[in-house]
Amino acid sequence: MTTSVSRSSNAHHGLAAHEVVLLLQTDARDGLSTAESAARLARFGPNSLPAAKGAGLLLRIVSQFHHPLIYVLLASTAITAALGEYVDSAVILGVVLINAIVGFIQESRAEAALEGLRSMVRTQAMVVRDGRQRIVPSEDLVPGDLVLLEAGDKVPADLRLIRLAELRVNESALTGESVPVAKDEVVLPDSIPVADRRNMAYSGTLVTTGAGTGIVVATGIETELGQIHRLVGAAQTLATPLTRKLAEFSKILTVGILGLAAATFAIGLLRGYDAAETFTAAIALAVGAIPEGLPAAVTITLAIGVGRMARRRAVIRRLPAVETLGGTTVICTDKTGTLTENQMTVRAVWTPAAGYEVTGSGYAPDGSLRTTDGAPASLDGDEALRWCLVAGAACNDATLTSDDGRYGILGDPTEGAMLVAARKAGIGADHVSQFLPRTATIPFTAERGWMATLHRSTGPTADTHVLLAKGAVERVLKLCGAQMDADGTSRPLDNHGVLTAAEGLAGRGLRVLATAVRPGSDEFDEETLTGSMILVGLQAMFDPPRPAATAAVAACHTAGIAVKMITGDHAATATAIAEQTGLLGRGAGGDGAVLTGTDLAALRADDFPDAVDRAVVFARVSPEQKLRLVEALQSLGHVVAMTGDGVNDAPALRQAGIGVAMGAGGTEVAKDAADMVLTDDDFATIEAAVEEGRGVFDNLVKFITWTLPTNIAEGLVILAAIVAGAALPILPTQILWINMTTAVALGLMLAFEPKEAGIMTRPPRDPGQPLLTRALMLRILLVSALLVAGSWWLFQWERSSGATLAEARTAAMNLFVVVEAFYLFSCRSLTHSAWRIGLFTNPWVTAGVTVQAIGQLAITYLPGMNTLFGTAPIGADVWLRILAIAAVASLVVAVDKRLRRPA
Ligand SMILES: Nc1ncnc2c1ncn2[C@@H]1O[C@H](COP(=O)(O)OP(=O)(O)OP(=O)(O)O)[C@@H](O)[C@H]1O
Repeated sequence: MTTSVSRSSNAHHGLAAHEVVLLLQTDARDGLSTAESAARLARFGPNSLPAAKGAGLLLRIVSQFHHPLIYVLLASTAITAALGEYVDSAVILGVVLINAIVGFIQESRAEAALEGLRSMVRTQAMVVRDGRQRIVPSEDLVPGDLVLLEAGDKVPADLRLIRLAELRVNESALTGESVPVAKDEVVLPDSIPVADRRNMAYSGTLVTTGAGTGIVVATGIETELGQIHRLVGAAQTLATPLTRKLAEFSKILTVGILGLAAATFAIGLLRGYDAAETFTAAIALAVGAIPEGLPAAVTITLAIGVGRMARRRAVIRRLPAVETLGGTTVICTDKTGTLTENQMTVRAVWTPAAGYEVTGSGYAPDGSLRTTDGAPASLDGDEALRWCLVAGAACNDATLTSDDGRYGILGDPTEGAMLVAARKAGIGADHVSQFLPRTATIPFTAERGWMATLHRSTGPTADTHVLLAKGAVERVLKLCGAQMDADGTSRPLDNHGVLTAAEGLAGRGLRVLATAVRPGSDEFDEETLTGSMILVGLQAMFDPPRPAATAAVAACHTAGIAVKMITGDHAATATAIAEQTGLLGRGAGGDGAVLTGTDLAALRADDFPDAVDRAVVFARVSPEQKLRLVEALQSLGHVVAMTGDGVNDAPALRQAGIGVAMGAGGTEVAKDAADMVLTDDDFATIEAAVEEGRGVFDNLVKFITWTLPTNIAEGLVILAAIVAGAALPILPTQILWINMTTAVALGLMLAFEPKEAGIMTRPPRDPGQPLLTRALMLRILLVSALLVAGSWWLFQWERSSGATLAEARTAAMNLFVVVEAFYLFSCRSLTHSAWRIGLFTNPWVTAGVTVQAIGQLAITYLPGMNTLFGTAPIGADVWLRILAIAAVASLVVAVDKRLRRPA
């Protein structure tokens, strides 16, 4: 039956909607059947893009050779071969090849890790199949599926739109144009074909407002996005500000070192040395001084950090975020769902006549309404109470679900809570749909602050209309001109009385919503509502703080990170929750100020940043103000992490150093704009990610501090030999051996270093601070000097005690490696001694040192290796001297560390 259905078409926009329905053999109301969708899935394959193959295998291998250092090495291979030094030439070429292979494998693994992470943030789509709405993974969509879109969704496939309401789509993913495109009103079945594709919604674009329904016309690689993907190969960049800075640094370094090598060559020639030998020395200098392992080590350290964060439920979407996270100075967080569970339960109801308490917890409708003196509440005794509960239940899009007696909700928890409260008083959803069928809706938006619905009231005598509204208290009060008494009559609104009652409830940490009704009229537009409604009551709901949030907030404070709450909720509710979670009160930073959106709007531009910096709670804040808050904090030099879940939060998320979106509760638009997605929506996860970020940054600094002394010392030893006119203490091939093997077997192990104990008790890194502090720079120079002096002295000692050139060089080469291995243990902590953190607490380091030791024995004692690398076996006494020098060097480093340790 599906023979005429194809997976792709770029002509559907030119067809009328009913033609598309026919062509794709689907149903514009009931969608496909489950069996048919399964058959099509088997036939067309999943709706996903093939994993990025990047630039193609060959090109990626070739690109490993595209590096100034490799050019130098390749040139050396050619020249040494021309000079007849075939063994040296082969070794250098071998090293180049091994380096390329290692680089290629590492890069592929890092890319695969990032690719894998992306699948953790899966997108879902709302489809109609068998006439029923259901949520399916976007990969399962097939041509012909009927997909429902709403604001915040990412369009999951190419859709021919058949029904829509004010749908606007941001197509910047496809066109680069960031202004949302309005989609035409196209109604089944008599739509007019539209030539300019405004009746299409394309995969990967984002719905910013409105809603719509469309039929899938293309999936996977056949979508417009897929076509682009096919063209450009969707390369995921592994570059971050740090790797870019390092790449630039190593380019400048390479040029500088080449200059120095040329000068060395010139000095040698002027002094009349053998040209071939001098050339070899110049190459040794170049090869030794360039830190070739650095870029790969940085990428790998970052990739390992990404993996660690994912295990703690923070998925990094952009690699630079790993780096930035460690430097976070301010976290701006939502309240609902992040600091709290987003598990709402109505605890109290207030009407103009009386106050009520609601018993029971969670979404189970077990519980009842009681008056303040404990008597059961009677709906007949208070008409306002009845209407308050009816408005809560009917002006509502959530549904209560029950699975084996376990209750849950589908939809917004705030609305779920109101459904449950009504049920506890005997007002069920079926009751509402039977007696008050809904005819129109003005949906809730954060800007509007309320929601209204129009209902037909099917009374015993005649049908009338009832308008119901619910929302933020101040906003609903604006709609009201009167309030309802217990007997159902209305009297003038007591604005002050209602606000005082709301304050009282909010002060208990409850989220308060007002409810209002207007009987008898079917006029339903936003303007005419104002002042025409009757306030019937308030419902106040409790949302328990997350158990881990309080500890996480305290940990942030100890780590010198300010935590600010930004919420759309009432100031009193926000303040109470801030107190319960430790944002406000003892140990908290700032002066504890609470600012509302209105306060922010009234601030002078000059005062804005400082006021924002001092305040801790921002209540009734609009999404636009979130953006201003981020900008203000950044103008003071802060590194800001900001959470958001709505469509309108996207600009703030993009602006923030770290935009954090919610995996479970957030919209696709927010996730798309974010650098990091929390799979559990929990504040504690942000704190964990910051902690990991600090760990990653530390490990990068540790690697750099470890690797640079070797390079500097190798360069200096060669330079000294040429200037002094002495024999080279180490040969270029030996230098290559040291650099390549130690970077992989020793240095990389630092990427696995666990976080240090005090990582969250020190203040955040100053964003302007250079990578290496003065103390670390001095340590690097100190170790370099120790290496130069030690190897020079050892080489001369061996020579003077009768060793051959090869033996003396083997001694010097081994000294470099042994000192590096000892120094590796010191670099495991930048401030504490190796003993203090426990010598063998990182098994990777222990294993790496063992592997390196075997390698050193091989290069020293295996005849084949001796020929290749110009080495020779050495005696036990030489090893003793090597170990003694390494021990002395370690002692000097330990003393330096102790003396410089911050008090
Ligand atoms: N479904 C709804 N219908 C009507 N009004 C609502 C609804 N949900 C929330 N409100 C009202 O709007 C106010 C702001 O809600 P909103 O959902 O924008 O808060 P929020 O910004 O998500 O909270 P937070 O930032 O703490 O997560 C609430 O205090 C409530 O009074």
